[in-house]
Amino acid sequence: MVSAVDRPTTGARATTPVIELQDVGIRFRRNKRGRRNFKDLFAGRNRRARPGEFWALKNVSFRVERGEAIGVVGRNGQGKSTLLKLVAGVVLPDEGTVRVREGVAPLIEITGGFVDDLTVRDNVYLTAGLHGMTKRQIDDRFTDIIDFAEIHDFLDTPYKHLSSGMKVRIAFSVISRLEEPVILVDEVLAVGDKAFREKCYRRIEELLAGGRTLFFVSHNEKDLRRFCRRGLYLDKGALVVDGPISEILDRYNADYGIPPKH
Ligand SMILES: Nc1ncnc2c1ncn2[C@@H]1O[C@H](COP(=O)(O)OP(=O)(O)OP(=O)(O)O)[C@@H](O)[C@H]1O
Repeated sequence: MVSAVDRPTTGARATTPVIELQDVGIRFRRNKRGRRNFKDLFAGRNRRARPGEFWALKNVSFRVERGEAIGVVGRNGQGKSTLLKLVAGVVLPDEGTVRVREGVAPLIEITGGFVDDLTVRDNVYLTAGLHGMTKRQIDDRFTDIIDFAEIHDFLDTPYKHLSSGMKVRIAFSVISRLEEPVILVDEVLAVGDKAFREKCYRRIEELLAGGRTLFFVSHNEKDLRRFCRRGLYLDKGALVVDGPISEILDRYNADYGIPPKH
């Protein structure tokens, strides 16, 4: 999935996009556990829909250049997290193509991909190791990671025994210390307390200043405007508008904003 970014010498597009989705569709089943059975894997893309199936995303196409910060906007259940999971490679599309040309650091679920029964310490080594860091590199950053998360007393506690806020602290701390050029942040930060959230937001600003690419899902307008210049507005599984974040928020508010009091 990871390869060098080509640099064309001429033309309107200065770079090959870091992320490129073309006509992407993904369907889920409402009434069953799991998405597909083994037979479905060989049934091809044109198999008929089963009862209860619906398209969580359909005909979604966009390109993202390196260093862009993109806010993903939409009501609950409109496919925002699913979009991030597609970019992270955690789920595969049923239609279309997802190309991600650089490594991805995802903070898309409260667990951050951490293993419940492992201690905080072991989870830090496991997650950072899976993202290509050597033991030596992790040793060097370990104190920083724990200092940022402020969970010194819980290094040998199984991850499952941390509070929700503490889980997010350590997950963000690790994810934001990875070298991956693309960062995905779902709404999980909302669980952190105010002071910690602000610390995370400053860290995100530093990462953006360093040229990282960001996908940021939030229901908070102020936060979206703070980080993102571009927005994607998802509604009923479709990408309704792709444009400057202020236009996206205006359109979203016009469609679903709180009506004025009479
Ligand atoms: N693994 C799955 N199996 C079945 N349905 C799923 C699965 N994952 C997501 N869905 C459904 O897909 C739709 C989109 O979900 P998604 O989590 O992407 O929405 P969202 O926009 O992130 O919502 P929210 O703002 O509430 O977090 C929802 O109807 C959800 O119930």
